[in-house]
Amino acid sequence: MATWKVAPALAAGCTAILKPSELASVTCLELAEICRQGGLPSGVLNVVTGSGSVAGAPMSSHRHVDKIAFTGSTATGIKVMTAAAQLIKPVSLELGGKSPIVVFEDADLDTAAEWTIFGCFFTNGQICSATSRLLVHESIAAEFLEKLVDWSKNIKISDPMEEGCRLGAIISEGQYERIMSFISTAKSEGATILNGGARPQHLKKGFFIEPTIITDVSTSMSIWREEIFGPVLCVKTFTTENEAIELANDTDYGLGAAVISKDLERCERFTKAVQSGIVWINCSQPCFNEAPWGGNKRSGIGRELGEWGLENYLSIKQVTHYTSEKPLGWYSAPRKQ
Ligand SMILES: NC(=O)c1ccc[n+]([C@@H]2O[C@H](COP(=O)([O-])OP(=O)(O)OC[C@H]3O[C@@H](n4cnc5c(N)ncnc54)[C@H](O)[C@@H]3O)[C@@H](O)[C@H]2O)c1
Ligand SMILES: NCCCC=O
Repeated sequence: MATWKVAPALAAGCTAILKPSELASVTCLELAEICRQGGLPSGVLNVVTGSGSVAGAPMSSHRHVDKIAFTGSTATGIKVMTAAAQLIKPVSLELGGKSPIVVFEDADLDTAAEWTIFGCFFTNGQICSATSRLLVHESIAAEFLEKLVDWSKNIKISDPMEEGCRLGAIISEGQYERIMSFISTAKSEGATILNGGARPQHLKKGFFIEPTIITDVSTSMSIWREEIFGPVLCVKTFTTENEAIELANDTDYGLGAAVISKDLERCERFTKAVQSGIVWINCSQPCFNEAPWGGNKRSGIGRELGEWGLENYLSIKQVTHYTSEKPLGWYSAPRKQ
């Protein structure tokens, strides 16, 4: 995520201060070291580590920081934007999501199952665009959910250094507890834990959570409405295309959306109707440096990557150069003495 900001900022001729997450600072320090070894003059890229309130907040409110490009939760994005607004400082915000995947009745179920599983679990759900809501046509729901459970049970959960690992630990104890509390609230609200929902039995230590699939979900439940940022997929069925679109848009977020169907006209109708900045057709999550990335609604403001990412760091300047010999002639010239 840091390179999405640092590369265009430097290419646009800016100097930059990078404030990494306090939970994942080392890769950003390494990035700065690589830039130094590559000959970037000192002072052009600066890394300031620390907590959000101490190292992050002053950047939003500092007079000499001209622009903020922020990636993080919507709650923090609101704080950043509020502080920046006091100085009319431009912000681009890459915030949270609650992205749907819609599986229509004509889909190949194994292909759809793999993309759904990948969309939700490939980074443990710890990705802004995670496929965290599954909408499946009711005529295939039973068979599809059975397949999803089979695919989920086949995921190797282990130390990521182990060969074949496909699911590691959650980033922190706080986030582990938060995810578990979402799962237990869903249970108490009447949802069914179809798969997972607990620590894997073979892992006694570490913040590991099984790939979790939750059914019997209603649209008022927090598991449906809130970003969990963990390996948790919640499921609803639909009967018509319009209902699928309505449910897909039933969120304050608008980052990604995926549709799985052999009917490409239907996919196109969905693409136009869904209120998200990114749409995947017959896949979920592929991301290209050339293609614009960003969300609508509470998922953020602006786009990163490609030429759109560069524009975040450019300011258009209008220059008028008067080249005629003729005077302006709007006022009568005073008489010469
Ligand atoms: N839209 C995207 O492209 C995208 C990409 C990755 C992650 N995300 C979102 O990021 C969130 C997960 O990341 P997180 O847990 O690190 O988010 P977070 O909001 O907790 O923290 C993000 C960063 O903000 C800093 N911060 C905290 N308070 C601050 C303040 N008052 N002023 C300035 N900075 C402050 C933190 O130190 C951290 O570096 C999820 O919501 C996820 O969806 C979005
Ligand atoms: N693959 C890009 C994901 C960016 C957000 O977390």
